[in-house]
Amino acid sequence: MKVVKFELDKLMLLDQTKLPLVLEYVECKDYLTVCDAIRTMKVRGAPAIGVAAAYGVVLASKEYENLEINNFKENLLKACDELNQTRPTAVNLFWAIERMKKIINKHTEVSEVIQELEKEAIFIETDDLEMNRKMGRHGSALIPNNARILTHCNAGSLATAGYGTALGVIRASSQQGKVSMVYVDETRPLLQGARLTAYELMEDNIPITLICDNMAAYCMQLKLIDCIIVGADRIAANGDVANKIGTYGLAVLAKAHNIPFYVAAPVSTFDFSLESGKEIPIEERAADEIRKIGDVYIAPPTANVFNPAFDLTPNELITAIITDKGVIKPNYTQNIQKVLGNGN
Ligand SMILES: CSC[C@H]1O[C@H](OP(=O)(O)O)[C@H](O)[C@@H]1O
Repeated sequence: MKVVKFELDKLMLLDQTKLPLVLEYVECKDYLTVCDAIRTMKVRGAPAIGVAAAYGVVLASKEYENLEINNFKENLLKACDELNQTRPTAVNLFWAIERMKKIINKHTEVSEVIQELEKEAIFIETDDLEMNRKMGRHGSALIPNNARILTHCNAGSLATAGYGTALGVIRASSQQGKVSMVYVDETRPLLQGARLTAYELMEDNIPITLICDNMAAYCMQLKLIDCIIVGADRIAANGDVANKIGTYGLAVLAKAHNIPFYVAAPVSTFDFSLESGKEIPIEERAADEIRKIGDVYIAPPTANVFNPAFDLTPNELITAIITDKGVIKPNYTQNIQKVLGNGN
C-alpha cells in the first residue's frame, strides 16, 4: 500500500491513525493540511515524513504561483519553515525541506521553481524506495537461516516510500527463506507495532507473533530471539541512534542476552552536524496518548504523564547500522564517514 500518492494538484496521504481496520486517504490540497497530517501522525515514520513534507512544498508552490517572484519565494520559504516545525526528531523532514529550499533559492522564474520542486519531490520519493531495497539486500546478509527476529514500532512501507528500512531487511531475508518468525512489539502508546507492522507483515505472509513491549525481555531469556532490528529517526555522526521510545531498553536487553542489535536507516536519517546523540531533540507528545487508547480513558483523566516519543540508544549498544550504501560497524565515527562521506 502506498503511504503517499501525489496527483497533480493534490496529495493523498494514507491515514495511518485508522489502520489496520480502516484503509482511508486524507486529501491534502494545501501545505497546512500536510502539516496537520504530520503533527497528528496520519503520516508518520522518518522517511515518509520527509516525502510528505517535500510534496507539501510543491502544494504551497502551486498555491502561490500567481505571485511575483519575490513574494512567491517569501511565502514558499514560510511554508517550508512551518513544515519544519511539525515534528522535531526525524531528521529526514529537515533534510527534505533543505533540498526544497535550495531549489527555491536557486531559480528565478516562478514556473521554473514549481517544475523543479515537483521533480525533486518525486526524486526524494523514488530514491527512498530504491535505498530501502538496497538496504534490504545489505542487511539480509546479516540475518541467519531460520531467524527469529524482534522488531519495534513500524519501520516498514508505512514509514517510508515503500518496502521499509528494518522491515525491508526482514522482507529481503524472508524472500531468501531465512525468516522463521518476526516478534512484533506492540509499541505503546500509539501501537505502531500492533496496528502497522503486524498488518504489513501479515499482508506479505511473513509469520509474526505480536507481543506487549514488556514481554521482550522474557522472550530473550527464553532464547526465542536470534536478532533485533529497528529503524531510526536520527543518527548522529558517532552512531548514536534516536528511535521510537523503547528502543534503548531493547538495546540494553540485547547486550545482556548477547543478541545482535541492528539499526536500518538510509543516508537521509544521518545528521552529520551532530557529533553525538546528546543534541538530538526528543519529541514529547500529548498526555492523552498515554491516558487513552483510542477514545477510551485507561487512566485517570488528570493523571500526570511523561510522553517522550523517542529515546536515545548509545552507539556502543549497536552491533551494526545497515544503510543503503552498506553495513557499518564500529568504530562508527570513523566508519560512518568512510561509508557515507558527509552524506552529500
Ligand atoms: C523508517 S524509520 C521509522 C521510525 O519512525 C517511527 O516513529 P513515528 O511512528 O513516531 O514517526 C519509529 O521511530 C520508527 O522506527
